[in-house]
Amino acid sequence: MLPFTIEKNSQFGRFAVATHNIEAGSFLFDEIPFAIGPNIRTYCCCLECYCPVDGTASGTRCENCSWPLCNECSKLSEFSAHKRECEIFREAKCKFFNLPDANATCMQLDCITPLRVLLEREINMERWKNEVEPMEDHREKRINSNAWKEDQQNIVGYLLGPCKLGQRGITAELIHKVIGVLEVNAFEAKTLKGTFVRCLYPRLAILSHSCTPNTTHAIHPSDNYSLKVRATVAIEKGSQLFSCYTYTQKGTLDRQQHLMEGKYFQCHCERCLDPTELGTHFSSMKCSSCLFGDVLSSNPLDSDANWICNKCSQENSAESIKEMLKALQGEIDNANSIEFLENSLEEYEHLLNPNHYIMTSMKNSLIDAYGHINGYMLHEMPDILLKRKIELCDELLAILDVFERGMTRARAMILYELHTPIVLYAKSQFEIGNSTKLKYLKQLENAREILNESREILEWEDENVCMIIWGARKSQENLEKLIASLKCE
Ligand SMILES: C[S@@+](CC[C@H](N)C(=O)[O-])C[C@H]1O[C@@H](n2cnc3c(N)ncnc32)[C@H](O)[C@@H]1O
Repeated sequence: MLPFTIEKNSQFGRFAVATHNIEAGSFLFDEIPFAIGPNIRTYCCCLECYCPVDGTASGTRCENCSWPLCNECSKLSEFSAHKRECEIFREAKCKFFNLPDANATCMQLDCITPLRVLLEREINMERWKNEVEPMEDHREKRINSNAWKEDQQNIVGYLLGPCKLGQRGITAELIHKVIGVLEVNAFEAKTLKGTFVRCLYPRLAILSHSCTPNTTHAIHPSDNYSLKVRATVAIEKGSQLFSCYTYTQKGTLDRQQHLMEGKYFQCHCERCLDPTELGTHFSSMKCSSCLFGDVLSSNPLDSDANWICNKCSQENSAESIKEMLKALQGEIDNANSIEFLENSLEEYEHLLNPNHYIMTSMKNSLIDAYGHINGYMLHEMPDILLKRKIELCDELLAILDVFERGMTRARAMILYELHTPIVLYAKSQFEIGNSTKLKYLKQLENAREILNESREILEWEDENVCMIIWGARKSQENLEKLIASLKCE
């Protein structure tokens, strides 16, 4: 039985409410996708496995219908993902038009995922009626947009014209409904080849959005893209279940823009309404007038609202703030070394709050770099750099504890990055006589706890995609051995 009931109101449309108290980490439900297919405005990809393929005349094609397949998939005796559309294209003699150059966006593939939804509807009418038809498509907001006109020409016109879907009772209105449902509800998934597709999970899509969600989901491409949803924190009976449709590690202005452009609504969650983003100061700038105040938006839901210093009340126009952020972001987009990132962090301290999302993304890049690039591999790092990596992880975790609370993938990744420098630093300090055996053991046990927490969360992922699970398992084995041998000495 599902752990939620579906309710409806004018703010959220349909939404999910917990039927009982739910513990952090509890499994909530699983689901198989109604349809999977290429993203919109994508590169040319294989219609069976989604790896990139050459869209020009020299690329491999399906010998039945001429649409793109990779070398490997073109030799299959039977298709899975590509099977039904292949029949449609072959019967209607709809050929794929080769792209002029290999890097061109392949607009022809925009019709594939809607077509797969329409074909699944024909053989699974009950699921369509119960689960997909009630989904939000924001027709009234999309109908006057340029995207609607492009879709009309590129997808609706193509499916009803050359593909002759009208003969199957499919109408323009139905195709636009499917395009809207996909746009508003589909989730992105990583394939076994490391590329991205969009999947329609009608049950997951009932959950409303929050910028501090209380659930997480893991998609398993090696198990036909099955999905598992879990609670990341304890959820009380009667509370709403939330997923996140955007990136929690973006600032409010960017999140709002992403949600409005992609999902057609303004988020009014506690975090979005609070200019300090729940006390983190994730979007706060430093005041150039008094030099010590934080400059905050006077209305985070209005991207044109002035920004005001919380100490000296100096006002800044939204435009000047946006320009400055764009310039700083542009500088760090070109960051190519640890030295550059460390220097930029120091330089920007006068302009941005240390927790600002630009600062945080630089810290994230440093965590990724320390221990993983030449000259900075963990075994080469002196104690001072091991300590630096520990400090960066701690700072990031403090932010994630607000935005990605509890058992979340983002926390698991940082916890994983944190455990090794703790072990190496403790070992080094013990070996040079700066620490006792008891203290060393305690530090190792702390690292073990951190790693266990990380591994427990990572085990929810598909181990064929999330390779870090293997590293976490191996590390745990090694750490257990080290602790046991130390206890025996
Ligand atoms: C994936 S659907 C969620 C299910 C949808 N409410 C329904 O009835 O089918 C996304 C849409 O739900 C609404 N929605 C989801 N989260 C919301 C939120 N936090 N605030 C306002 N509307 C929200 C928006 O209309 C959004 O485009």
